[in-house]
Amino acid sequence: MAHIVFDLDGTLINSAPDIQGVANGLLQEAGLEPITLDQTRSFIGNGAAVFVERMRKARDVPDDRQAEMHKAFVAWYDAAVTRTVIYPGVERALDDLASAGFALGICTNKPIRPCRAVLDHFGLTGRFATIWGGDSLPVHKPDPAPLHAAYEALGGDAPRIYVGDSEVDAETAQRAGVPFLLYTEGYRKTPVALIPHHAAFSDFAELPALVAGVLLGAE
Ligand SMILES: O=C(O)COP(=O)(O)O
Ligand SMILES: [Mg+2]
Repeated sequence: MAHIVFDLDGTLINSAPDIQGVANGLLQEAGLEPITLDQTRSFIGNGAAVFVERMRKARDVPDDRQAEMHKAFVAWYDAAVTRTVIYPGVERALDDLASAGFALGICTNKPIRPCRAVLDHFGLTGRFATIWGGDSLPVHKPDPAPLHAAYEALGGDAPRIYVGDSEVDAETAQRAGVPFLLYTEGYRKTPVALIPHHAAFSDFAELPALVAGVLLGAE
């Protein structure tokens, strides 16, 4: 049976409204204008430090505020679960894959504490045998190390699949040498055709068949 690892933000959950809330709380404290939801979506994907950097640049906040703003951002981030939603069909797809015997994991650039907080909030934690956040290792995606670590934690010598929504995820999968399934409704900035992927999907109901397709191709 294969090991399937998922990205989190923009793949299983639409967390941008909560992340926007954290960002705008910080900006408000600093007396600055808020950022839009579109800006928020475009800043997600490379981890919290890069998010804060992009947010600062959008509001001309000098570089010497990075450490302090990053710290405050991460401190507020744990509680940012109230406006987040699970994408339609995710739970059903996870159930189907689990009952078909697949081992499931998470590899996200979201820091591990808010990652676990939001999975707990939705009662999803138990569905994943291993969970890797953006600060679980000294490096994060697109470095393939956390993705490799996730598969190793799932154990055994099984086919591997990564499911994500972004350019960063595609690069991570490519560097890890694993087939990539692209969820098209998340936070990508590039047309689907320009993101390397094995297959793309816009509805989680399609996922079990796509997984089966990857495995047939791998035989
Ligand atoms: O950039 C982040 O913080 C999280 O993004 P990811 O879950 O899509 O990796
Ligand atoms: Mg993502």
